[in-house]
Amino acid sequence: MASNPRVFKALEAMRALGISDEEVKPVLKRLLKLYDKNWELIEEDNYRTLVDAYFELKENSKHDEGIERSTKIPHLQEKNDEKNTLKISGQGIIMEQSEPCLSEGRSAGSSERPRTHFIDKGKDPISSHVVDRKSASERSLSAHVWRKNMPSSQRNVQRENMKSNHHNKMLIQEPIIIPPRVPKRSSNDSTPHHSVKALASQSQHSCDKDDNSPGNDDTSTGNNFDIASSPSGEVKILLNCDSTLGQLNFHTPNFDAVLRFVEDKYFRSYKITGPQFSVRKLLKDLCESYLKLGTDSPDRSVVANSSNCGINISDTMHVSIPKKRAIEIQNFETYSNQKSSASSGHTNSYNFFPDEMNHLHSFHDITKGAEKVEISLVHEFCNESLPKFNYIPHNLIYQNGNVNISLARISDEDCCSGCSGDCLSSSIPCACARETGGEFAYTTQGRLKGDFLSACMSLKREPQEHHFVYCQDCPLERTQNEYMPERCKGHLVKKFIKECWRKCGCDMRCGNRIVQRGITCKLQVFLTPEGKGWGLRTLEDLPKGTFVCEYVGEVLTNMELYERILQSSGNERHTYPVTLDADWGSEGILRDEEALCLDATFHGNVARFINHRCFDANLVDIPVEVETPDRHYYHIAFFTTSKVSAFQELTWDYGIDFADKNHPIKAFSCHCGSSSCRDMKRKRR
Ligand SMILES: C[S@@+](CC[C@H](N)C(=O)[O-])C[C@H]1O[C@@H](n2cnc3c(N)ncnc32)[C@H](O)[C@@H]1O
Repeated sequence: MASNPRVFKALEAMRALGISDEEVKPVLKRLLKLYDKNWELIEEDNYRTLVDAYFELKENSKHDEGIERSTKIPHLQEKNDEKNTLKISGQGIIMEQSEPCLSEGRSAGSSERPRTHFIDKGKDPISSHVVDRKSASERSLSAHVWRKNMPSSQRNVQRENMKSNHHNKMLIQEPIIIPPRVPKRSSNDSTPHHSVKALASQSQHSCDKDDNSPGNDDTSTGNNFDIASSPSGEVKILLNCDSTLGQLNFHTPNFDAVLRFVEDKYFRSYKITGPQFSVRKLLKDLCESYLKLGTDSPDRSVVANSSNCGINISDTMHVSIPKKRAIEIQNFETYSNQKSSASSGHTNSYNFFPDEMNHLHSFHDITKGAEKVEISLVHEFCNESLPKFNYIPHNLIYQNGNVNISLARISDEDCCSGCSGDCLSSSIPCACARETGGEFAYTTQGRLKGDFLSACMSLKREPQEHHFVYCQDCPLERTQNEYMPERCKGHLVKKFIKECWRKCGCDMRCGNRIVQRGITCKLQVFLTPEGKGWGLRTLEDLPKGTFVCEYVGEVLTNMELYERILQSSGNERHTYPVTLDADWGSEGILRDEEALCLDATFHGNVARFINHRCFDANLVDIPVEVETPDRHYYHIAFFTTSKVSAFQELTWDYGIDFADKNHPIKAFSCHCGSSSCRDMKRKRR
């Protein structure tokens, strides 16, 4: 086969992914047969179809034991009687494969790319779906990473839960289940679809199968959709995939993959979607509109006239959203919840079958389990390679940085040893609050107080000359020119928060310990459409003053950073150092080992993805003293400056002078989009 240069190239591409020629050849052979030697389809997108087919074959050979085999021709196979239920609930989106029930058959789907089904002389069928816009190599790589990151114990817990909950079919409140595959039943099996029944019995009103409804524009496949709500406030969208063509080799697709597939299709075919278009958002909007019209609309007839449309006992997708939590639909939240639920032993957990995750190549926890919450990464727009860095949840000293953390250094004024319980509940501010400026910076809800936040923001946004201090011998200038350093350009004196710590008498739940407890918000790393590289966004609404995360990296001396910069190629697209200079001016001459910075280039946390925004950023960086009163070293914590809505990008003002070539963060061409963007060069362009 390899005498053909196209074959050779295909094998070479697959070898680059670590897949041997022997494994690839049979897949390629079958693809060629199926596509009638149409190489373009196979070569497209860096052999995406081939890679998909390869992984599907692998998966199916694991999965499909017990599923009856077929020798029928592709696309005209026996009716499939597996039921597949997609649910969106307030806590995420999952796919449920229900127990076997009567099937009307299944559509072959209408993708632009042929959906590939192999039947090879009684061998298990495999199918190939085009599911997202990433290159094959990226998806393979990230799938690998995801599997590696998922502890085997967790996988086992999931499998166990799946088995034990196999017959549980109630929507929303029940544990969400992805049961193991079951052998098919015959098409005349009339076992009803339990979840459909449950919904039908609760249904207060639902809309008729209207030919004008979005789900009904393809009458040839009999697709339709219903919305129903219950008096308890659930809203459920049912997408009835009432197909005419069954597929024996149908396997439950991953819901995220389905969403991406649709997005991709719309994007490529119709170009009607903006880069932010998401089916998930569309479904969310639909539910919210339904709720709004149901509760606000003066036109009650809209509701009153609709009747229960009689739900198909067929392949049904359920998109169900509890009323109160409809706005919380979030990418990949399911997996995030699952970890905490599994570890806490809660039964109401979302269980992903790990093998169902094959298509979620961009889905994994970048923290490697280091944070209390999992943080996923998605790339939706192009083939940007995954960021290479080592996730650390706390700062680590690289080498020479003098961070003197010792109990002896913490004097009685620097801690509240006489306190107990929660310092915020005391009528007199404790010693730690006095260090913050006489008052606690936090409210009892764990947010930053309005006054404190305003003061920090105005200092950052409109600093006056008297807010700057000037070093006698500035470490920044010294590194540039040891013998004839230039005059210090000034360092902004910032307001510090002092948190209680180990020598304090209060307990860990004290309200004056926010930053040290770590990240609790639901966050996601994503590829920004504006060309800023990766960015960070919230997956939930964040009230003003919420602690998001701290900037974590290696603690370097200013000199070490300078040496790193000299040694680097200079071609790095992104840079990640932040100077810890909030207290530099208070000492005449700062020793090199005390002039510190944080560099998150090689080791860092999620904050390394937060992009810059001139002036109106939604995060503000605030220095926080925790372990040592010595303010050469402190934490940089990010708090929201206003209410931030779910899916909004999180940004902070790096404070860079775009004209200053010596700033540790190399001035980039700013794409912040702010009307007050300080990058004059870009503005002029
Ligand atoms: C701390 S990193 C932020 C994460 C980075 N976008 C990434 O992909 O890893 C800082 C780098 O992000 C890019 N960046 C941040 N904000 C930007 C903006 N407003 N416009 C353009 N590039 C930006 C610059 O390359 C900068 O050096």
